[in-house]
Amino acid sequence: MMKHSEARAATLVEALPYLQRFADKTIVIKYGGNAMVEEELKASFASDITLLKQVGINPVVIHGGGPQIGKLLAKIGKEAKFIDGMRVTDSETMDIVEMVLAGLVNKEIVGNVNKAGGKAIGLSGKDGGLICARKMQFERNAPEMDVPEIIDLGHVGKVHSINTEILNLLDTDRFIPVIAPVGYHKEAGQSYNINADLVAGAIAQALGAAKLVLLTDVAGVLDKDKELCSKLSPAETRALIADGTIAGGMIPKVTCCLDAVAAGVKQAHIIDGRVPHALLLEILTDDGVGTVFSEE
Ligand SMILES: Nc1ncnc2c1ncn2[C@@H]1O[C@H](COP(=O)(O)OP(=O)(O)O)[C@@H](O)[C@H]1O
Ligand SMILES: CC(=O)N[C@@H](CCC(=O)OP(=O)(O)O)C(=O)O
Repeated sequence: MMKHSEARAATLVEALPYLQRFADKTIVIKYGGNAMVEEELKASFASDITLLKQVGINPVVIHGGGPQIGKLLAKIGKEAKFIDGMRVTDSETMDIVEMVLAGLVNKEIVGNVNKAGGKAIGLSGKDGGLICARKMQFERNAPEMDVPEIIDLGHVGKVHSINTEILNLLDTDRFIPVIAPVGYHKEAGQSYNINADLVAGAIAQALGAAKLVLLTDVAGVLDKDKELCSKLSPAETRALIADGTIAGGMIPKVTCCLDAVAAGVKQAHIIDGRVPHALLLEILTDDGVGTVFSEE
């Protein structure tokens, strides 16, 4: 039997090929609002990010905050409404979204990473012109309908372009960007609420990231029998969406993984953010957790 000390050393040695593979590479990490609940998990996420940066990998964090927005909306007596995982966002809701995402949630994560010894910088899509957004024309393909239904979601945006200048600058000085998914249309002077998964996918593509990891509150993509799909091709994924197995907030997640892989991001994963140090297990060990998306 392997001694405890030998097993610990083996874990470190196991990390070596991964450290070599990802040295100087960018890994884009989406930290879902549902995965940021327990204090212990928040601290474990912050130390994972700090460790990755320390060993020469370049983590870029995009966070959500759906449940946290929901709490503030409930406090002011406003009902939250979602269509296929997208929040219907009127002007008042947009103000709350920006307050919660670019304020409370962003600064909490920045604080946690800095406490762990990292150098985090909080940004919204407005800072440094990072996320240029346009209003989303949302089409819903309900199974019972022949033609897609066009739905007005209010101030919900899509990514028009990503300006990576600020991210490259921060990396030069070993800062860790922590990004809130609020986009801006400069000419129209309008902020947009963008689903954080879609922002993560767009940033991964713009940076030519080696990996995209989405942390959420389930084991990964589950099939009809609630079993984990450890690997999915584009065709398998589309079939699961079409038959309703993949629904709600899981739709933008799988869509952005498929888009990222098609655009050249080598690996895209959806993993369980409720597992302590899920990120390190995924990136630096043989124990891949969750669902990985293949090109074909
Ligand atoms: N096939 C599926 N497999 C796993 N989760 C699914 C599936 N279809 C829908 N979901 C839902 O998607 C949720 C994750 O999306 P969401 O709540 O938006 O998370 P996050 O806050 O991490 O972005 C899961 O908690 C689950 O309820
Ligand atoms: C358009 C849209 O739905 N935006 C999301 C943005 C936050 C988010 O994506 O948060 P999670 O990752 O925690 O779900 C929202 O308003 O909830």
